[in-house]
This record gives sequence, structure tokens and C-alpha cells, in this order.
Amino acid sequence: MAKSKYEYVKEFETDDRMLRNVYVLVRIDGKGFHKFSQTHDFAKPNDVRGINLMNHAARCVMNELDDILIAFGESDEYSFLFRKSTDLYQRREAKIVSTVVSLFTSAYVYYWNDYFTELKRPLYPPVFDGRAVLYPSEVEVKDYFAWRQADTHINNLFNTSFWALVEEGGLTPKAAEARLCGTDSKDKNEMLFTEFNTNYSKLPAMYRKGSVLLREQIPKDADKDAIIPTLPETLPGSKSAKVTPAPDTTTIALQSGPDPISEPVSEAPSGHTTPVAVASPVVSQETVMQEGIDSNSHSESMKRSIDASEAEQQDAEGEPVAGKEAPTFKRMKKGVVIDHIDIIGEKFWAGRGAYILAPEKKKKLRS
Ligand SMILES: Nc1nc2c(ncn2[C@@H]2O[C@H](COP(=O)(O)OP(=O)(O)OP(=O)(O)O)[C@@H](O)[C@H]2O)c(=O)[nH]1
Ligand SMILES: [Mg+2]
Repeated sequence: MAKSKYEYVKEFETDDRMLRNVYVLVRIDGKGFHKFSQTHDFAKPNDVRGINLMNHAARCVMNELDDILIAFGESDEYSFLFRKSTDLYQRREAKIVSTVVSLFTSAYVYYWNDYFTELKRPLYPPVFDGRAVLYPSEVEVKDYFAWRQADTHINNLFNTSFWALVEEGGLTPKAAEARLCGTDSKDKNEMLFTEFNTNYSKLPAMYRKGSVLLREQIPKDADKDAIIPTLPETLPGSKSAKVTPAPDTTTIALQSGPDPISEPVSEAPSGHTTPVAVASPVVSQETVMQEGIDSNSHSESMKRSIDASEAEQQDAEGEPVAGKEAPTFKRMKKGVVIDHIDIIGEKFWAGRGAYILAPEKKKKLRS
């Protein structure tokens, strides 16, 4: 067929196919969410509705794009890691990034009212930007996710302390900022404990650790797009972190624990607040203290998917479960689960995250 005389304009398009055989990381971030969260009266420092909505939108992206191995979300951002051999859109950067951003944003608006039930739709259209970064090896991938989770920890501890000083302590925002200036994480933990009777390490993991989306087994009858249930400990007014009676200093030291994340002595907020949540019928449970930002949690679907021999020995919290009905894979399917666990350190990458960095089968690449 003869080409039209206009067709030459196509030659102006650039080839933006990304390097092969490296990890592709796409990060999206809300534009002006400082204002967006204020306009929509988000709870401070964490709004569970906003976090669940972010998680729902991210799960839509993972359900649509099979090559995403893991996603991590905090505040108004989400990171998606594509497998090294992905051939999605022939690895064209603009196509991949714009698809992720577009799907995430439309899902955010589409599911808005399921979380912000009193408001039919957002008061104005939210905007997210996106970028792709290439990482050559497992080392950078692990460090990338460690970086984002460390950021979650630092920002959430700062924001929790800041809003405690303002809302419970009656300080002006300026005075609260001055009070926190030059403090490290131990100082903030101690201040929350002694002045506000709050044990930071007992605050919902969803706020402290961000949200991790993994590909795991979920019950066969689970709706992969189900509305994410609100974790009881995240309900407004939940007193899960409040401590009674007032502790002595030895207890504080023990409960605050060493901070695994190396932070600057004087922390400055980078402007972020936080997020986290669940896949279909997933319930997070805190368990082992690990690596400073502490515990590990397991989803319900994860617990159901451990094989029978493992299940006989221990359940997700390390308790013997002899006598419990052994789960079968017949009733399970591959799905996306949302959890709030430590992804800093080898424990995650050698355990639930092992599939992410496992060597891929050689696949013929398109020429
Ligand atoms: N109150 C509240 N605010 C939130 C929550 N999640 C995110 N935010 C707000 O969103 C901001 C996200 O940080 P940034 O991405 O650095 O700020 P931004 O205004 O989006 O700026 P740009 O990304 O540069 O456009 C935080 O600083 C908070 O103000 C939440 O759960 N509650
Ligand atoms: Mg932003």
C-alpha cells in the first residue's frame, strides 16, 4: 500500500526502548499532594482511607501488568519493579511509564468513593507523575527498596512527633518544628513515650513501614479487586500505641529498641507523610522484632498458602499449629497481596521476596 505523503513525520519519533536485561523500576508520585491532602481533609499524619486507596490503585496496576514483581508505596508515591526480561511494549520507556501512571491515576479516581465514602469524587483531578530508572543488579534493587522504606520510617516518625506536639501538646507548627530540630530517632521515640504516652513501635505497621505488594497465593474465590478492608488498629481513635501505666526509663530504652536505620543525627522532614494496606482478604499481624524498624507481618493468604508440612510445624507467627486443617493449593490462585513488612535486610529477600530476584528462565527476545 502506498504511503501517504504525510507519513514521513513518523520519522521524528525517537526510539526510547530501554536497555535489555536490567531491572526496570517505575516510580509514580502525587503532584502537589500537600495541597490535595489538605483540600480533602486527610487525617494527620496518616489517612487510612488515602493509604488504602493508593494501595488499591497500585494493586490494579499489578493485576494488569504481570511483569511487575513487587510494588512499594508510601505517602503519595508508589514504586513498581518489572522483571529484568520484561518485553512489555518492547521496553519502550514512554509507553511503560505512561501506562503505569495512567492506570494508577484512573484507578485512584475510579475507586475514590469506596474509601472516601462521604465524597462522591475528588474535589479536583489528582495528578501523578512517573519516571523509569534502570537497575543493573540485585544489589541496587535491594538498596532501592531499603531507601524508600527508610524514608517512610524517618518521615513517619517525624510527622507523628510533629502532630503530637501540635495536636496534643498545643504547640504551634513553628514551635513544634523548633522542638524537633536537632533530635534523632531515639529522642523522638522517647518524647512520644514520656510526653504523649505513645509507644511508637506499636503504631500500625502500615504507617511505619509503608505497603508492600507481592505476588503470592490467594484463595481461589478471592476477588482480586476487592475493596481493601480497614485494619482495626488504623481506625481513628485507636489506642493501640498508648501505654499504661507510664514507664520508667529502662522500659523506654527496651521498647524503643535500637534504630536499624541509620539516620542523620538531626533529621529534617522531606515533606512526606505515610501509607500502607491489604489484598483481598488480608490481615496483617505483627510478629518478630527485626532489624530495628522491627516486626514482620504475614497476610492471611500467605498463611493459607504455606504448604502442609510447614503448616504442621509452625504458623506465620511461629506458633505450632498441629491439628489445624492443612491448606491445599487446589483452593489457591496467584494473586497480589498487600502487607506491611520489613523489606530492609536479607530476611525479606531470602524469604517472601526470594521469587523477586530468582534467576529467570532464558526467554527468546524479540529482535
Ligand atoms: N495529612 C496527610 N497528608 C498526606 C498523607 N499522605 C500524603 N500526604 C501529603 O502529601 C505530601 C507528599 O509529599 P511530596 O510528594 O513531597 O509533596 P507534594 O506536595 O506532593 O509535592 P510534589 O510531589 O513535588 O508535587 C506530604 O508532605 C503530605 O503533605 C496522609 O496520609 N495524610
Ligand atoms: Mg508528591
